[in-house]
Amino acid sequence: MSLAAVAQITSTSNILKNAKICKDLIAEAASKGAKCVFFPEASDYIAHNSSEALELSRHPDCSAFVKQICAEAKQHSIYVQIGVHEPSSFENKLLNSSLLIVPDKGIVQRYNKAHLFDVDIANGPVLKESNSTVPGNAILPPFETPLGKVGSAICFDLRFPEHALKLRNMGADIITYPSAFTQKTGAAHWEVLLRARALDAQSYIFAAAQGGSHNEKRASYGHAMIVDPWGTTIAQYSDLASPNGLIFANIELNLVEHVRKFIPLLRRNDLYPVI
Ligand SMILES: O=C(O)CNC(=O)[C@H](CS)NC(=O)CCC(=O)C(=O)O
Repeated sequence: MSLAAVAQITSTSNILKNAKICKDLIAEAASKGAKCVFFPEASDYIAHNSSEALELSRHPDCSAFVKQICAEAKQHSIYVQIGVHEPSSFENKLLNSSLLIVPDKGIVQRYNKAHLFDVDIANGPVLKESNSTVPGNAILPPFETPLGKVGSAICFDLRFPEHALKLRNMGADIITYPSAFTQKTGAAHWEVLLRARALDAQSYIFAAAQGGSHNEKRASYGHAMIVDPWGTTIAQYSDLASPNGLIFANIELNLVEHVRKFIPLLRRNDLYPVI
């Protein structure tokens, strides 16, 4: 049994302030005995517009933000997963990435968001992530951590059960959805999607979240969550808490094994494709 910490933060376009918030939470997670701490999508910054987002992006190998996070992870001997923007090989386009940082090794995995959020909702948000971002082209093998094998997805990937099933089939015990959900879609869909993915994949789900107001034009739903493989929400960030903080849960890999044994989900691949 090991302790996991999942963060909720309110990133702005001030990278240094965002780094300070994350570093303080890394220190707090470690001091409370967590083995790994998980941060949301776009922890490095949430920009006012896509040109500012492009301007602020740095390759992880030369990002002051990432350097500080790696140093803090090392100092406190704690694994860190964190969402950042990185430049892509396409002109004027970013990658939306989730980095896995191991205390003594630095960045060991960089997952790039595969499904981009292009929506136009009546009386709701209009967001075209593909204006500024290119999609990633790979689902990466789950990475061994002190909590179990962690499979990476990001935010809007949550709406694609195939992605979660693929990660489970690749060996994931835990699937992570670092997110910045909109308030409208979050209120309607966030918890039910996370619990559904836990049940589909019979895995723990960690959903670190951006919450609150980033700037005058943009706010996120928050409600960072940890769901167990039985579909129970075992931790959820409270709206009443401060803008930046942590939720914790003890992770028991036995539960993953038991749920998969109690309810075997044997596929009918004569009726639909293997994922
Ligand atoms: O813009 C950045 O810098 C970081 N990226 C995001 O916040 C992304 C793209 S706009 N947000 C989502 O995917 C929300 C998904 C969502 O809300 C849903 O599926 O309902």
